[in-house]
Amino acid sequence: MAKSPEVKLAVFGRAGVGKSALVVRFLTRRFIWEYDPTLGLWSTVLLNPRGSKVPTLDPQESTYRHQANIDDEVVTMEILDTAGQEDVQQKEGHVRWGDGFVIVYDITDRGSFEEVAPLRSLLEDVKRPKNVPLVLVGNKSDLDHVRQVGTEEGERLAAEMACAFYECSACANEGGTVAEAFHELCREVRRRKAVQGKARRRSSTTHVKQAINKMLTKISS
Ligand SMILES: Nc1nc2c(ncn2[C@@H]2O[C@H](COP(=O)(O)OP(=O)(O)OP(=O)(O)O)[C@@H](O)[C@H]2O)c(=O)[nH]1
Repeated sequence: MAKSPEVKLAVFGRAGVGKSALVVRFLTRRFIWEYDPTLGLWSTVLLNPRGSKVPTLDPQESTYRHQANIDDEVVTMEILDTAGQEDVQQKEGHVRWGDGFVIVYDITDRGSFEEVAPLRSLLEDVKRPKNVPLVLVGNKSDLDHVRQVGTEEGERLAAEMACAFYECSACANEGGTVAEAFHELCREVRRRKAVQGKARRRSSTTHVKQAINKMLTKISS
């Protein structure tokens, strides 16, 4: 099986939307509180051999290293679970760090949905080239009775942002949707890297051709 380079994924969204719960669900297949909360997130991940924690400087944020088999390829991911209340400078640093982004909102919190578009703008402002790989996740779908954001609204916003959309629950995780969202983001990052690699190769071939043409013109004149 081919081994691929590391993919860096950052999870963004308003405080309380369930970013940590989604990351823990993805890494451990368990809900964040299915373990002794006094032991904390660290222990959940450390107790599980599929996810290991890389310490970060800010105690509010966490980075995890994880390997998964995606489309018959071993992909190593570094996942940054950002703190929901970062300032702009911290956010920009995380945007520069990441290759791909999960933007999360809570379907029971319209305010969190309204924060998605500004987050997307930040990605587009900071990242070069634009068209940043990202997925949109509407979390807490188990709380349908207190829903404030319709599924079609999420779908529409994702279409505007040209990205995949998942409505899911870190709590229930029906159909493995949480893992599917992370895996799709990895695929998207790899697709974009492949396209950029080709474009770079094409442009260097063009430069070589131009140099040869210049030389030939000089020689023949
Ligand atoms: N019902 C339900 N509750 C959830 C779900 N995901 C997270 N929660 C709860 O929502 C609260 C916030 O979850 P966190 O994972 O800490 O949210 P966060 O986005 O990481 O929050 P910050 O670290 O403050 O930015 C916790 O009480 C979770 O138990 C979900 O899918 N369904």
